[in-house]
Amino acid sequence: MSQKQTLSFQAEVAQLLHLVTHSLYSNKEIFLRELISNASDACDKLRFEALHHPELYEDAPNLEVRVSFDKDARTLTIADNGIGLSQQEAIDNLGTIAKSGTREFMSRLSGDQKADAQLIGQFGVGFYSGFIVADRITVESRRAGLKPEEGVRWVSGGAGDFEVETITRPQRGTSVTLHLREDASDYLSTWKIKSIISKYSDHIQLPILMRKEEWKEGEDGKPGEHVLSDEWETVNQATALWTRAKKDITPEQYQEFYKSISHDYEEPLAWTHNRVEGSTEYTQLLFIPSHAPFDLWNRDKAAGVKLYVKRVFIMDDAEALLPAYLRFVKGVVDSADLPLNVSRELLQESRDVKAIREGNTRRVLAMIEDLAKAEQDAESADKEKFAKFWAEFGAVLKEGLGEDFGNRERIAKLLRFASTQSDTASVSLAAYKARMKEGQEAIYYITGDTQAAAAHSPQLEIFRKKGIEVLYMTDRVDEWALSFLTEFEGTPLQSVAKGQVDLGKLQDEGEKKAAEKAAESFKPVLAKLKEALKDKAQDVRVTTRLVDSPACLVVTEGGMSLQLARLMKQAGQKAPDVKPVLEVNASHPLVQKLDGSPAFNDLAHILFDQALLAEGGMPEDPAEYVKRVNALLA
Ligand SMILES: Nc1ncnc2c1ncn2[C@@H]1O[C@H](COP(=O)(O)OP(=O)(O)OP(=O)(O)O)[C@@H](O)[C@H]1O
Repeated sequence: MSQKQTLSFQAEVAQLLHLVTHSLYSNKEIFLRELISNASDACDKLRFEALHHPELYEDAPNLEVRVSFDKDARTLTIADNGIGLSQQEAIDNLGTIAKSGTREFMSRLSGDQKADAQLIGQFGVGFYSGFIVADRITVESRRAGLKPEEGVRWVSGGAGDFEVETITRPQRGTSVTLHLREDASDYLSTWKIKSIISKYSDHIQLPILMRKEEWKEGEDGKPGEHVLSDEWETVNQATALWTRAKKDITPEQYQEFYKSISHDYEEPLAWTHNRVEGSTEYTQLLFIPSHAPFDLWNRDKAAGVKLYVKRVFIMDDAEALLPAYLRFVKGVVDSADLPLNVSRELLQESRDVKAIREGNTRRVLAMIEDLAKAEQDAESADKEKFAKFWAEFGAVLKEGLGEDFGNRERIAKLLRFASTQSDTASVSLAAYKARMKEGQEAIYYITGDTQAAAAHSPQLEIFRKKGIEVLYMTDRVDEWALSFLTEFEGTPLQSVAKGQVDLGKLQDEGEKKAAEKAAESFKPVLAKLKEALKDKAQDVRVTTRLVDSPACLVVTEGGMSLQLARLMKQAGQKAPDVKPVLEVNASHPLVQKLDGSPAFNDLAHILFDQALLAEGGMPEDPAEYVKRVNALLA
């Protein structure tokens, strides 16, 4: 195809572009970081493909990025000699957004420019950020390995469509030319561009070149001025940041490096940078972001660690380098031992990779532990960070209880929950233990869909009355994760909605005796209740756990909770039919009314269905339930 073709952007791109041009005004200059980072990625890709196809280097083996401008034409050009784009790749990559979570991201946009600008910052707009400063962008490219006649020109004004045509382009790689808007004249200055590059792109491994400026004396009485010469000079440090000594790197440089590899606009919460020596040698530079990505819950999502081997980029998203429960971590691992042609499959089996993965896991957990320590230190500047971390990533970290047995104890120490004594998720298991009542033998918890639902559970009544703290487990993953944590430092964890309540030493003799007596005299009613509810309840028994409520539902020890069964059904999974146990409060007036009541059967069913409602469930036949209540009210 040699003719010009006009194509439409994918709907999401058009929407994004509208936003970019309308909301991202406060931090215009980031466009340069994004475009240089794309250029650097393109060079990394070429270097990688050339491992097997050295001919792709053609006659230009030195990979580099050149930034230049033309004051008269008002253009700024970022050119690389990386992998380049074929025509089809230009259409696909510069016309659509392939990122996972795009649709969800779009649906979160509110129309409020400020809020949206922040969201869009988290999403990362990459190439499209060029439209912050340009009203037209021309991309010319040729993919390495294609003929010069197979180049492509892509042009767009950033509205609904773009044009593509075939061109002849002798040199491989991509040049992105920004036709600057009226208000973006600042970027037609060597000084300005240099200062942005040193701020954002100093750590890029590749040389970034600009034309040297020279002072030219004025002639005929005219003032002198800076003019561009034909000589190019490297304007960044051009050494990969992670290869430099820690002491030579400023916090700002780490932060900028993070932003450029993650495309995040916010600062990271923490980072760790180490050169590991010994039987497996590697450098790790890992970051914890300050907010969760949109697709955090997708366990198959791309991992955030890039793998390099002896400074050659090998692959993005090397999931073998960290366990899935740490999938929020971003960074770089540079191995000295792996072969350059390592594949994803090989990574899974490599012993070196296993050692790196364990080393990374240890370091990330240590970073989180440091944040937790800082939280206890009133003086620390990082005091607020752990709570932030926990709110964003706590639920994912919990997956580690089931996934990483070796580190289970370390993870358990990092857990935080809300409880009957704390509205915020700030209670650690150690803090809970430290304030356990004398004679208390277990760490009590209750699961629920929401904190409010858990807090209102009738099962909590006796614990409230006795002032015993109960932890709320309201994350979806809790029930599953907690099944791997049966005890914490010698104290068992016990659900208050499973099995019989046994408060052990916390219950006094008088209470025990009274309960036994009530159970005895209640026996005939219990038998009738069991019979009336035999299709719904596995058993009916008298309980001491209730104070104000007439009844509640529990499951047997080791059984699946009603909440988990409901969650599984909602998720379309097969869940066993859990038949709960109905526990009744023999001293409640409603329960006492049962004996001899002509409406015994209705009351029995109402008791059961109400207990189900109270713990977040739904009567099997809601209409029938309403009918029964109405009959009694009439
Ligand atoms: N200089 C370039 N050379 C070759 N391909 C490029 C270049 N710039 C962009 N691309 C292609 O266009 C795609 C889209 O770029 P864009 O910056 O929008 O997103 P991304 O880099 O994939 O995502 P993110 O910026 O969030 O990492 C890239 O994935 C790449 O395939």
